[in-house]
Amino acid sequence: MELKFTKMHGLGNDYIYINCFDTVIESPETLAITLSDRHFGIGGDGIVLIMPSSIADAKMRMFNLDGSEGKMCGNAIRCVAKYLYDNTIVAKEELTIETLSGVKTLSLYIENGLVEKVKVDMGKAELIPEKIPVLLEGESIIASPITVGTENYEITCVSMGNPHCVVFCHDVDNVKLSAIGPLFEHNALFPDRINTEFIEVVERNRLKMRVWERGSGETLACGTGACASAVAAVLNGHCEKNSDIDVELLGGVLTIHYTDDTVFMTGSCTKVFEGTINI
Ligand SMILES: N[C@H](CCC[C@H](N)C(=O)O)C(=O)O
Repeated sequence: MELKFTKMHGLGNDYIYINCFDTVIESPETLAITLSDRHFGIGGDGIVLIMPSSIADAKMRMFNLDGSEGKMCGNAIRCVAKYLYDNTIVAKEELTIETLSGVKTLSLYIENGLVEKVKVDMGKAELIPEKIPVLLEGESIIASPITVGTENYEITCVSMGNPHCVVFCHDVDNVKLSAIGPLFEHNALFPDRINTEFIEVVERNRLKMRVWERGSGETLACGTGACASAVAAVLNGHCEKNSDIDVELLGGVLTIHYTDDTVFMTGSCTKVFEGTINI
């Protein structure tokens, strides 16, 4: 079977996008593993299915490179909006996309008829206190102590529809992520596994972040992770609520705006190439 695909990325967090308005993918889990392989496949952090929806302009399902399904993906949803608008499937500058974490609303920034940047209403952030005793002191959360491997860390766990463990550190460039990332991902505290973000506070309202993603390993960017990190930074007193927080990732910068009602994420979305592959 010849399969058409579009390769896109959000700040280097790259996925293989498949238009499923007229195509049914029988086993997306297996396909994600096959197509994501950077030597024997197309190469990517996973795949994204763009599907019709009865409650939104379209539906997104995303699968990590290990075949596990993510309930939300911030970088991918911006690219899905780009795909829908640029291919005149949805001719609107504000559209909705159904995900496993609810329907999200997106505002498109268009240049020369193509979507260059998208602002996403990511919905409310939720603390994951049932896993980690969250210590409250006045208005701020004191990150909770945890030992992983042989090291002690202070973590704040936040859900953006998918789970994140935010770890504050002083020198994020030198975190041995390939060694410590899997110890967090597969930690007994997180039976569904977890996405782990290591955050360095550069200045008030500017963070530097690296991420070990559940199901994909280290990626160049993580949209939901950047949101979770900004929320954790506000709760721990490092950043201001109701103002722009720039999160510097390996692949570029995402701007997060955390309010009492929701979290907004703004960032670019890029099409690399289209192709067909026999599966
Ligand atoms: N690995 C994540 C899904 C992808 C999230 C990330 N790529 C983003 O941009 O939000 C999970 O299993 O929850």
